Amino acid sequence: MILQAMVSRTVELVEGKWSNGGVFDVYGDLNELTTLIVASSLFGGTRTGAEDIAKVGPAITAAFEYFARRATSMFIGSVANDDAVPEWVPTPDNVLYLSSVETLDRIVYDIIAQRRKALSSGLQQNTSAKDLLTRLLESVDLQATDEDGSSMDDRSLRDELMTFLVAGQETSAIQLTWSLVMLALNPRVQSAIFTECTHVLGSKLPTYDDVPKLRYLEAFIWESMRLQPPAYIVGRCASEDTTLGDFDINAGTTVLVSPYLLHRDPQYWSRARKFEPERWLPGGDARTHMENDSYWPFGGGPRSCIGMGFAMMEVALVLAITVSRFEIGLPAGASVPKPQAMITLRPENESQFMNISSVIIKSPRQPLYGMK
Ligand code: HEM
Repeated sequence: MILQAMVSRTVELVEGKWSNGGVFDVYGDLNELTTLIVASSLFGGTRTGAEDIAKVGPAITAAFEYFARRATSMFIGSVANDDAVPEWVPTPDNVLYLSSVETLDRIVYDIIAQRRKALSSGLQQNTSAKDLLTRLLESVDLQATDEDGSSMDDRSLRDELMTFLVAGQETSAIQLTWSLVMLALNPRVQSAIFTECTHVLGSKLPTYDDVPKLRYLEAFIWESMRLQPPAYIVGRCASEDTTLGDFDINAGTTVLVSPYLLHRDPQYWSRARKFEPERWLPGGDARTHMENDSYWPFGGGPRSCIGMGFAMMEVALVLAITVSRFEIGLPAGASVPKPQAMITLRPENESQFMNISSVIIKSPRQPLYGMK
């Protein structure tokens, strides 16, 4: 069900809005796409209105921007700082943030209510089509209880779903956007991926079994994530007093690790600033970095990204379909897109002069899949 959602939603975008080529705000479009995909796997069995889904991406973006502003503002202080202006004070920022959370809450609570009703009236999803919400509800009904013996309430369900929604939507959209930028900046690489996709897929849509055969595409994704990791900072809180190199760290201190800096450090990486997907191919030296912790796009240790497999599959499928269909370039006169460090590392805001989210999807290469 998840793979089917990834493919069919991508085809809708590629053969719909993008079909005739042009300049697009790809960051916006990919945000919508990844929202649809992650929503399908979380609660795809519920009839979620298109209007509601369209509100999810912007609400998440607004909430992330809010946290980034709070975390970086000298005046307000850090989110964890006791001096921070409390959320209930009706500053414009707080009002926008609270209304975004309210939007997300309304959508998620509605879906939980609908699903509880459907399950209690005997409507079941077949096993292969079960989304995460059904699995959570069924595990609750069958055996799962909290340590104190109580079953999972709507608030806990909402928290689980919201974590996946927020963690899985924007990161993937950003990764896809940077991938398109990297393709635009590296025509030789783009052409190699196109050739590989043509060879492996012919004119059919990619399946689960095709993805491992797209070796160069995978190498390209790892390399894009090396130079532009969507999660450019990962935090850890010291549970006890410890030392780190020359530093004493007290219990309760938050330590920030930056995959962005780590991935560009010449101490660990040869030709650190060069974009070279080939380093990830057999014979290249990059894969050792996954073992020695100098490559952290999905974090590390027991709290590393639980959605890594999902994300790698999603990014590979979306790119395979897109590259098979279009040639990607920057709009005429556009300068090289710059990263904007918010909670995630996304392309600069589209309201700024250079809309770096726009990538020309030009000269459709071939109508695929019998859709056009
Ligand atoms: C390219 C896309 C993605 C990137 C770059 C990414 C990156 C990350 C990173 C760096 C972390 C923190 C890990 C740590 O602290 O060590 C994380 C956590 C998490 N991610 Fe992802 N992620 C992506 C996609 C997804 C997707 C698609 C999902 C779900 C469908 C997801 C679900 C989660 C969850 C639930 C956590 C929290 C895990 C925990 O705290 O135990 N992520 N992700």
